[in-house]
Amino acid sequence: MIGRLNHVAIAVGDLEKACKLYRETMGAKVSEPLPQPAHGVTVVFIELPNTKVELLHPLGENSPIAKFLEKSPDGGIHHICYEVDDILAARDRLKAGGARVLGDGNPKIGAHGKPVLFLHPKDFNGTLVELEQA
Ligand SMILES: CC[C@@H](C(=O)O)C(=O)SCCNC(=O)CCNC(=O)[C@H](O)C(C)(C)COP(=O)(O)OP(=O)(O)OC[C@H]1O[C@@H](n2cnc3c(N)ncnc32)[C@H](O)[C@@H]1OP(=O)(O)O
Ligand SMILES: [Co+2]
Repeated sequence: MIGRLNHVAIAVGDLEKACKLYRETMGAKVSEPLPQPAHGVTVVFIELPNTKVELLHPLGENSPIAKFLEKSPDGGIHHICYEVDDILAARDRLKAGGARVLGDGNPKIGAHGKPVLFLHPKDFNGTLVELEQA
């Protein structure tokens, strides 16, 4: 069921500084910041040859990454995203296996224009998992 690694997301407190680090020091291709109000984050994409890194910065008052950054002000790996061929079938299979799907359980359109869902980190070895429809 689980497919390609779509991205690894890193929450950052200082987006400009993190972009500069990846663009100038690491020599990566770094996008412009893209506000995602439906997700409470601003996202920057870093294109790698085999996958992507997403830099996340809180947007608005109820950002889902606010508490994470309070606990880790220097930032840190926030989630990993796997592609699945059929997100509703994947959701139902994971739920049947006891995993908790976050939010209202229905996919939202993510930063890449495709449906996404999140799974509780306590059910995946302490790692927040995002699923994206391939
Ligand atoms: C840009 C759009 C999209 C894309 O297309 O790529 C995105 O990536 S959007 C990214 C941001 N959106 C989300 O993260 C949505 C899903 N997240 C949530 O619903 C919540 O953040 C959460 C995972 C339920 C956490 O809620 P929160 O209120 O922040 O914290 P809690 O206190 O309830 O946490 C409970 C427990 O879990 C631990 N935790 C929290 N976040 C993480 C994490 N990212 N990785 C690992 N563990 C995490 C937290 O430390 C608590 O543990 P204990 O202290 O042991 O209880
Ligand atoms: Co993501």
